[in-house]
Amino acid sequence: MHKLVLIRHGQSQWNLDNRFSGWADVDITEQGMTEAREAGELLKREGYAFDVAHTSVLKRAVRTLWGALDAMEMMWLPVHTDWRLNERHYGALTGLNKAETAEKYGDAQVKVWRRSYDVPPPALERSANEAVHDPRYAALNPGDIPDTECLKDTVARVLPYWNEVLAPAISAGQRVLAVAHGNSIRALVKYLDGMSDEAIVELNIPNGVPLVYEFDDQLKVLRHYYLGDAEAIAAKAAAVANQGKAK
Ligand SMILES: O=C(O)[C@@H](CO)OP(=O)(O)O
Repeated sequence: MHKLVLIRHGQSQWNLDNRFSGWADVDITEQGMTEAREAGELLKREGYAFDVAHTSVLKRAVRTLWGALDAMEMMWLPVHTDWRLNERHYGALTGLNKAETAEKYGDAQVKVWRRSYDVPPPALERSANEAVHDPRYAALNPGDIPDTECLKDTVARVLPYWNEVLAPAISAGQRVLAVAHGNSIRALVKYLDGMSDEAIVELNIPNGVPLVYEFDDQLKVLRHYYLGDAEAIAAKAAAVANQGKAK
């Protein structure tokens, strides 16, 4: 039996401020670091160990990984960072307050932008897209740098990372930890669980909670579950869902 542990980064400053983050490189808060460390402590207590870690090129995920690894006494672990694990690009919504956006456009429209499978938020003008000049994306073909992304677009770049990097490592017996983002994790979960385009709309990933996948030798999902208090985790996920509602 093989396992993969996924963690969404701890609370970021823009999670706290209720702003759309996407590819903006926002740091985590003190609470976010506490969540990161608690995730690591929980994994350690439950007897988890890892051979390799993967994360995005955004500091809220990288720092969460550091906090979790520190708590596990595993800061020596090999770490791979890759843009394909980044949060979904939020286009022209990046930086806007989610509740204010819902007041302006309605809760239903904001839910479509946040959670629909194939409706992207309005795109950024290319000239306003800072990622184009960001050295961390220099190796990408400019056409691969998004100006906005729906979840389907996110799946289209997360899935190759699964197929080419994560799945072969897991099949080879490596114990993999991946720290990513609400929507890059939704993209992977949609694929792994074979969720419909309709069902994925209701899935919200809580910050800083280890999500364990168990696979058979063919990497068929046997089961998946969060570690920790189920009620507290459900409350955290519900709070994420409610971030997109007008006050
Ligand atoms: O702002 C974002 O980038 C994401 C995750 O924080 O938000 P949402 O939950 O609205 O998709």
